[in-house]
Amino acid sequence: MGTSSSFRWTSSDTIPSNFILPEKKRPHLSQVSALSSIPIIDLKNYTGDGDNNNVPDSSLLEKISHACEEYGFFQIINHGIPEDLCNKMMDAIAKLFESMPPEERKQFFTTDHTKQVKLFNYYINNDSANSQDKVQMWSESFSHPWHPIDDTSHLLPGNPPDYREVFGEYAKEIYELMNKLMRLISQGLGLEKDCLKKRVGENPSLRAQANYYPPCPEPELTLGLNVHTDLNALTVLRQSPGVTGLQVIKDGEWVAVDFAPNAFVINLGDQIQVLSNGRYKSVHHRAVTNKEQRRVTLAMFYGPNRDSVIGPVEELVDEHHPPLYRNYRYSEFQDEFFRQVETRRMVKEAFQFKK
Ligand SMILES: O=C(O)CCC(=O)C(=O)O
Ligand SMILES: [Fe+2]
Repeated sequence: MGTSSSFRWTSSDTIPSNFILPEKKRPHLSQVSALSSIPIIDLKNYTGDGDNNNVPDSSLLEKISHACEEYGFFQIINHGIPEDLCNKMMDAIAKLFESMPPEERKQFFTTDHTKQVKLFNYYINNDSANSQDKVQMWSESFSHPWHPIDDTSHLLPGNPPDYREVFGEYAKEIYELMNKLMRLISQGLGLEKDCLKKRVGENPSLRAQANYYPPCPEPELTLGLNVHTDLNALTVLRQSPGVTGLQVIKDGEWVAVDFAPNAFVINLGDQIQVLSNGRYKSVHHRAVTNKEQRRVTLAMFYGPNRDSVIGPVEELVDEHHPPLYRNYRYSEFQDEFFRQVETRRMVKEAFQFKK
């Protein structure tokens, strides 16, 4: 493999063979349910509940709890983060992928997953018995650490300059939002509002992943991102205005996440599923491509650090709800994740007690 991306956005009306998935891994777009999407939750009357003891509106907690149990996903609106800032962030990401100078591209492009800052492509195994071939996903991703206070801008590319500038501001806002969401999710489980945050631990691991999906002439033959669950605790995803592509599994069927103006898509990662002893779900999802418009997304991940010990919260375990998972150090979980990379990942299952 070369040192820079081999991905050439094609202008032809067919896709190169290295992007073509075996039949059973294709998206089968006509089978995606058009009838439902994920819940949209309005945070308009929620003040954040930071330092006081106000309990949020019970109907808000019910909605959050229902979404977390049934979907593992929801969208939020009226979250207080300025739309203008989010649009600037999405524009900077598009520019980053579209006009990164070749020498910078070379500097960041890697196949080494341990790199802190990396531009990379996803691949999945082809599954054909006699082949080691991998199929490339129709996307490119750029991943790096983030922090609400510490300046991480020196790690980021200098082009476009607004990526560094806007990202710092965006990261602060997202951290506040994540704190609110972690409180709501804890309270939704009937726990103290700080419980989940404490369990995820001090010095959480914070990573950002920008995804770029160019228009694709044959969306039925490929995927933007393969089926996966997020291994962290909580993900806050922003998508470029008006372009859909994210799909989640609900009752065994693929459901498309509708575009909602100025909304964030929130999803629970594997660690919340384990901490909640299986009550809240980390749900399989994927990104599909479309013929007309490029799509840009930014996933902000919040998870434990490698030393945090994760396991079902004791208050959620009783004789009717025996612990489903053993306690583990998050480093074990990450190592298992990387062992399973490029396959359909079953990471948390490796920490599950046998029935
Ligand atoms: O781009 C999307 O819609 C999904 C991104 C995602 O699932 C991820 O980065 O983990
Ligand atoms: Fe994801």
